[in-house]
Amino acid sequence: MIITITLNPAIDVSYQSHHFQLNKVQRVANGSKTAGGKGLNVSRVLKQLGCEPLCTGFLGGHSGSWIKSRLNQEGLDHSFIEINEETRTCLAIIDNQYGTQTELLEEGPFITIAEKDKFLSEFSKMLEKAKLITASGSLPKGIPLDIYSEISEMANASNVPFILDTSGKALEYGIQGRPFLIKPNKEELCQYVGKQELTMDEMIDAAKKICETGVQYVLVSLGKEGALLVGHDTVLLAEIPEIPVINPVGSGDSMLAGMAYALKNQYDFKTCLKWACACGMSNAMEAKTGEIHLHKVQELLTKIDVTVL
Ligand SMILES: Nc1ncnc2c1ncn2[C@@H]1O[C@H](COP(=O)(O)OP(=O)(O)O)[C@@H](O)[C@H]1O
Ligand SMILES: O=P(O)(O)OC[C@H]1O[C@](O)(COP(=O)(O)O)[C@@H](O)[C@@H]1O
Repeated sequence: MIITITLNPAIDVSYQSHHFQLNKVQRVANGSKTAGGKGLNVSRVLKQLGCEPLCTGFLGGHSGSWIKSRLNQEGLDHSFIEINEETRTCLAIIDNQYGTQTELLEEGPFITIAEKDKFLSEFSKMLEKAKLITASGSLPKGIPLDIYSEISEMANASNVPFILDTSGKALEYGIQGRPFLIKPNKEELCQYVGKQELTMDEMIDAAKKICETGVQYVLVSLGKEGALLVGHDTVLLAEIPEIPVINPVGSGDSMLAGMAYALKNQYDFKTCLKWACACGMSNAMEAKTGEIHLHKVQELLTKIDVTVL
């Protein structure tokens, strides 16, 4: 079973706006509302790929109940720790005319030490059934910065591959627990190395340095430019065709789901990278966050070129 961890879930609200302008009143069609936060997008896409993930993390208040009822409707298995405070809402405004994507991500609720300890204790029980674990997203308040490192060490001790998609300090600390794979996008990798920009060679160097610390693979997602997969003795570049983009929010999560699915099926790394890109692309072609279509993924797989660098 794949376990997906979302420590900071969110109700994701996404609006399509034309000529989005600051400081103006704008009327829009009703937004699409999904059970989100990166890990829940990963879970939804895994389900669309035919997997039965178990979703865990923290949920609270009315938003938490709404998310649970959505997960039930979608047939997603879940086991969340109930918290005192309210689960957050995140907002995305997509303007396909201007080609902009504006996101307002709430920081999320406060998690008490008792709630955190309960999560770790439940997680250690779930670990016994896990074949692969993904953890995605920011940390809610009160959670120690090294929690992903602790989770990774627990997974490593049980020989279960751990995949991490986070940013900033949570990534910096998380890497110390030696996850099997991390998925920064280019901006997150730049932030990690403290640079404004990175060339392709510099990205490969940065990823290799991360691998020297004990991480086995670094998957760098590059939006419409495709992706890089770097390991100790592997550098693969995926080049992708142009596609009609509707809503790219959640493409990173869909990519992670594609990678987890392909790894679980023990595909070779070139094929894994293709599945990861195809799922990210398929999501970008839909209005809903964290939605793919298998027939489109299969068609996209034939159009992605992977080269060994
Ligand atoms: N505009 C786009 N055109 C084509 N593919 C895209 C686009 N945006 C995302 N993707 C696909 O989704 C993957 C992840 O997207 P990316 O934007 O890099 O991640 P994140 O959402 O984490 O920033 C990319 O590697 C690519 O395969
Ligand atoms: O946990 P974070 O880092 O605050 O991010 C949460 C947001 O990220 C998203 O999952 C989108 O992420 P990606 O576009 O990187 O896949 C939103 O759905 C969500 O609201």
